[in-house]
Amino acid sequence: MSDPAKSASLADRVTRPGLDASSSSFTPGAASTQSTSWADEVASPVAPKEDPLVSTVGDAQVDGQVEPLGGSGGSFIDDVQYDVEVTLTLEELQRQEGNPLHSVKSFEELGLSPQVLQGLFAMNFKKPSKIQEKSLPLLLRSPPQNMIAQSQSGTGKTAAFVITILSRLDYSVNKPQALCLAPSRELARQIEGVVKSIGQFVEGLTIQGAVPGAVPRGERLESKVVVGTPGTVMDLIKRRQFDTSQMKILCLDEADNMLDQQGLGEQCLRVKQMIPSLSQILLFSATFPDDVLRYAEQFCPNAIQIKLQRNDMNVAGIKQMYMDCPSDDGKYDILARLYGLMTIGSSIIFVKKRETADSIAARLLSDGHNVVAVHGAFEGGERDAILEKFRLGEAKVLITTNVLARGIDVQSVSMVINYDIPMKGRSDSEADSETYLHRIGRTGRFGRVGVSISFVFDRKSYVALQSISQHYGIELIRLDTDDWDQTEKVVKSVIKSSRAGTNFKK
Ligand SMILES: Nc1ncnc2c1ncn2[C@@H]1O[C@H](COP(=O)(O)OP(=O)(O)OP(=O)(O)O)[C@@H](O)[C@H]1O
Repeated sequence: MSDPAKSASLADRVTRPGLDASSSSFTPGAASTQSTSWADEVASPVAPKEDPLVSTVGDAQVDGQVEPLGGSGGSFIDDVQYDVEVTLTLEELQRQEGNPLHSVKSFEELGLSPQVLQGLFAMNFKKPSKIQEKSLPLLLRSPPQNMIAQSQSGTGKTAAFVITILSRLDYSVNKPQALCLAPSRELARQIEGVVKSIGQFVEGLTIQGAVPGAVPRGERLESKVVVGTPGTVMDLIKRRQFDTSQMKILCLDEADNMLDQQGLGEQCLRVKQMIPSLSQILLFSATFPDDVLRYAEQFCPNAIQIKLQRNDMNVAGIKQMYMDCPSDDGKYDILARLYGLMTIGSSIIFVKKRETADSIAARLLSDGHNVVAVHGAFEGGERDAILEKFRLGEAKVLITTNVLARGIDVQSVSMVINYDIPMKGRSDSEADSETYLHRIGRTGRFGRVGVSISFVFDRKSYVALQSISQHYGIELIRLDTDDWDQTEKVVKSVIKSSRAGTNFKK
């Protein structure tokens, strides 16, 4: 147990006479003379929600104080002890009702072609996840219907839309019939890979990527499936390199992000307008904030909707923690200490600015860590090569910006660090809850366990994290920067379990 005198949390530090929740004048480290914390003033106690998955990564025994953070269920927990016993297999997880991976049906019962089934089994997919089981019968129905589908990160949305695409192609027609759009080149490339894997036994399947630099000028796209980023696809259609006359199906992955961003949203709309023959539009994401959903409903009219409640968006296999750092600059020392302390497997560090990514990468490298950085300033081919190095485990730490916050699937990632809390709005005035969920979702994929650690250092970052935890009803565990023994124990216990069993055997 940590020494309470040494480990005054930021919640305590912001509780000083004269400082209310709306005050902007916070001085880190200033002495506190008031015993109730700012958190106490705004909160009413909320019992942690029971979740069957939580117990799969060990029972968090709270023998200290719980700091409740408001009425919607989010809370910070101090002084946690972990007894990790990981026993559940994927099979067992999939049997648990209420689990996002639960299904009662088999892939065979979903009416898929023998070639697609063969592809799924070759990938070692034994049973569908909930989103796959729920969406596929509706997606494959005749006549085709539009769909807006939401499911937690890492639950297999990609396979759901890829199977639909493969099931709808006319293999005698050698022209593009399906287009899948993603917000980053890396995600588009990854989806292209999933189409190739699931479709590996499908005769006549052709697929092409349409990301910057992939299609030489003048070359026509002949492949049946095209996966790309909106700007490049728009240019290819305009330049008549992309014949859309036989197109049937358009899918937007990370749809809320695509439709929300000004530039991307317009490009997606233009692309859709340039393809008049569409019979099915699919929008998939782990998040659909209400305002974007309204726009999505216009983009994808009369769609069947599969939606999650806010409190169900959280992935229970991800243990979410935070560290209270002494200052913005002081975050680096905490980071270096974390990495010095333990071998973590693969991990991703998210920062706000490209410069921060570069400078942290340089410092960690010079401290002897095996890291790479990637962000929008890198040229396309270089980005592909760096991510590949990380996927292969040749680099263990990836430092990046929000450009890779969504969709990227690297199963060995056992830890995500929010070096900067994600914020939105021009002046960073509001916490970006959706981006938080996508970032931490780079770990804990398809029933695996992982850790996320968010760094806070001042009132603004603390309040932002607090609002995220309330938004989704998340319990955040505080790691004490003055008690590294305990911190090491807690983080290691979860990470060890993610390595030992990846909590299931495939
Ligand atoms: N039925 C299945 N059985 C076993 N593994 C699966 C199954 N479906 C998908 N997976 C695996 O689960 C992982 C996550 O899948 P995917 O990337 O599609 O998640 P997602 O829901 O799109 O997540 P995100 O919201 O982060 O984009 C992938 O490694 C994929 O191969």
